[in-house]
Amino acid sequence: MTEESHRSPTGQPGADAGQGLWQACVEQLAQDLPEQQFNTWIKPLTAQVAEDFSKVTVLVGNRFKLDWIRAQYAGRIAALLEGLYGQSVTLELALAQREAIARTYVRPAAPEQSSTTALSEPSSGNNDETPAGAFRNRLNAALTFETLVEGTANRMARSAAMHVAGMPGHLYNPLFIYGGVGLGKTHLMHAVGNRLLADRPDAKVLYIHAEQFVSDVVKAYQRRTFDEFKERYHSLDLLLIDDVQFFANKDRTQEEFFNAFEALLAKKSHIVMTSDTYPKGLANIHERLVSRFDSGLTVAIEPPELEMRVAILINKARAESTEMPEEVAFFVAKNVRSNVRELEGALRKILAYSRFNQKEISIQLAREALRDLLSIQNRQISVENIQKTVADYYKIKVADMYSKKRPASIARPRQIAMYLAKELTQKSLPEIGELFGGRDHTTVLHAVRKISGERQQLTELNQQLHVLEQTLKG
Ligand SMILES: Nc1ncnc2c1ncn2[C@@H]1O[C@H](COP(=O)(O)OP(=O)(O)OP(=O)(O)O)[C@@H](O)[C@H]1O
Repeated sequence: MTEESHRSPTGQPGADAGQGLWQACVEQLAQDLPEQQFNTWIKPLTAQVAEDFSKVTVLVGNRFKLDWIRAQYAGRIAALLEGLYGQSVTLELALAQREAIARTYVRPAAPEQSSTTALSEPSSGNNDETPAGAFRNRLNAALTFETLVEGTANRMARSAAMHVAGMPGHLYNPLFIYGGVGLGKTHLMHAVGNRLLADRPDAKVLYIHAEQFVSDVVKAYQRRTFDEFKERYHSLDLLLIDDVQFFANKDRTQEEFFNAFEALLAKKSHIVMTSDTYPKGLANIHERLVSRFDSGLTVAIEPPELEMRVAILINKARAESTEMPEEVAFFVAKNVRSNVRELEGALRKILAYSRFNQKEISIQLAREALRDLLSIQNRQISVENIQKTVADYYKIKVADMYSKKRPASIARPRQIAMYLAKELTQKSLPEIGELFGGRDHTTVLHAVRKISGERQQLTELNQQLHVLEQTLKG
């Protein structure tokens, strides 16, 4: 295919390690990107890795995809490869056709002009474009009670959820689970749905994120299909609805949800909800809905304690067919404290690093694999420092970080600073809100979600954030 497709003479580092590097990169992208994006754009890719790892040639199915990947993902892929390899890697994109024409260097130079070949649509095998009907219950079969580690932090929530799964429509209806990001709320919900379906395969179960519900309401409104909408939601046996704080300020949605809620409870169907705060802490949601939310059982999930973090790491490594020595799990658990999603990220880095370097997992290896993360903690980046750096970068006044001014030229850098404060410090959402002129934690959460979502789409923003992060980490 290309002239760089070397064979390793004596296996140093060799084709397998080269593919290991690419695999590690793909695995990281699988975690970082929304599933649909990953399946559509990244999964079909293959790569050739030069023997000395200096160059990775990613092969793409057609011209359209090549342009898209170059624009949307190439910078990120290159950065990941460099992060994993620890040295500069040149990334090339090439068509996966015999001629391998139109190679495009994306690093270090700016993207070249694409060739003049006519654009073609991506091949039709994009699963993500399958009609919504194909994902009827939207449950992830991997998220079960069996894969959820129990600890003090989630014991109450877990046992209430198991109770609901075993006897829906009885006690604890609705079940309202709240807690910070990445603590296993979504996992628990899916576990309820999966357990119920295992016992009663004919049960009508739906998992839905609150934002999707909002968009279903909007669609029903535009297309005047409220009958179908009602038929769909009011006929469920179990409704699992995630992150209901997203209903804030959406009056029409709240009304429809209220109707669905009443209909479901009347026919003894069960409702499980999650949120980032307890019902009375929800902002801009109608009182009658808030009191309904609180009318069953409300339970919190807390950040996992040390022993639980150790158990989670060991279990997750085992699920990847790897034994993580307890002392290493302890080292990681001591250093990664905030939530389970971050623990998973740390574990992934360690596994990738160990595979790629073909070394046993040890504390030393974990320290190397997590060097960025550990240095962040050691340097103790402060919110004030972030505000100052971001204000300088976007040429606004530091005082605008606390002000109530709303023009986009100010509001956006402020959101970026909030996002970085969440990412780079151990501060909670309310604490960050307080440091940004006494803003509500939901404002901070909104900013964090917005910027992290946009970061995956907008190359320019991603680069700016990268620069800011590097500056702050020193
Ligand atoms: N107790 C646990 N045992 C095993 N895995 C867990 C546990 N808690 C969380 N996880 C895993 O951590 C990741 C994050 O959990 P989840 O998505 O459920 O968090 P969340 O509380 O819904 O967060 P968010 O509010 O950000 O959506 C998932 O991959 C989940 O499987």
